[in-house]
Amino acid sequence: MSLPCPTRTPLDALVDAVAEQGIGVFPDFFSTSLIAALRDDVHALPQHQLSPAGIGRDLAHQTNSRIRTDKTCWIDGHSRPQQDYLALMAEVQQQMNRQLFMGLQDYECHYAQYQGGDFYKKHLDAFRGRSNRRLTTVAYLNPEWRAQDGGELLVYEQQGKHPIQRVLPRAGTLVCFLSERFPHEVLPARRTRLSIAGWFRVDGPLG
Ligand SMILES: O=C(O)CCC(=O)C(=O)O
Ligand SMILES: [Fe+2]
Repeated sequence: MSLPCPTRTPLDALVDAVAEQGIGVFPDFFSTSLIAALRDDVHALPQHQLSPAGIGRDLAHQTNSRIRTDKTCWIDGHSRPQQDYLALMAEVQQQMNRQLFMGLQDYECHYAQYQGGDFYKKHLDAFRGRSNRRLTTVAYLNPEWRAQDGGELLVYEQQGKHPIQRVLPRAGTLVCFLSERFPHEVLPARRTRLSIAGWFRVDGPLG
């Protein structure tokens, strides 16, 4: 029997979930104040900076509104909330590397805005041997999200028909999973749905 260890932090719980299941879902990973600041940060963006999201690798980057209809804006750390978010992800990266030897070298992330009706069909974030993305993070910024608002993230096993996780995009929740392992989709949202999707990468000839 293993007893809970009082010195394990929320970050350690995240590392354990990735080590044991390949995926972790943490409803209160982020503080209310950071989430509120990030939400204000998105709202302060000029609308033209949110552009139709693309699919595929960088060189074959294209938009395909049959697959996804959200709008995105890359996070570059130009504001305090972005810096705070990136600092937290740097800690995640450090712990994944220390405890699981994942060799993560880099993190890229963007805001994503789904308007009512927007969706992202079932996909993998990375195909084995064809991408440098190793670990996906999704952080949600939506207070008071109800089941009837839709926009659930459904996560599947490789050949699975039934989701192993259904996640409402509620403020403060972090989802983290191995990018090559879990197909997932975003069901149509019925109101504006804000998130930050991010990927830890390894260096190499691909990507
Ligand atoms: O927003 C989500 O729940 C997931 C988004 C996603 O799958 C992606 O951007 O690759
Ligand atoms: Fe994805």
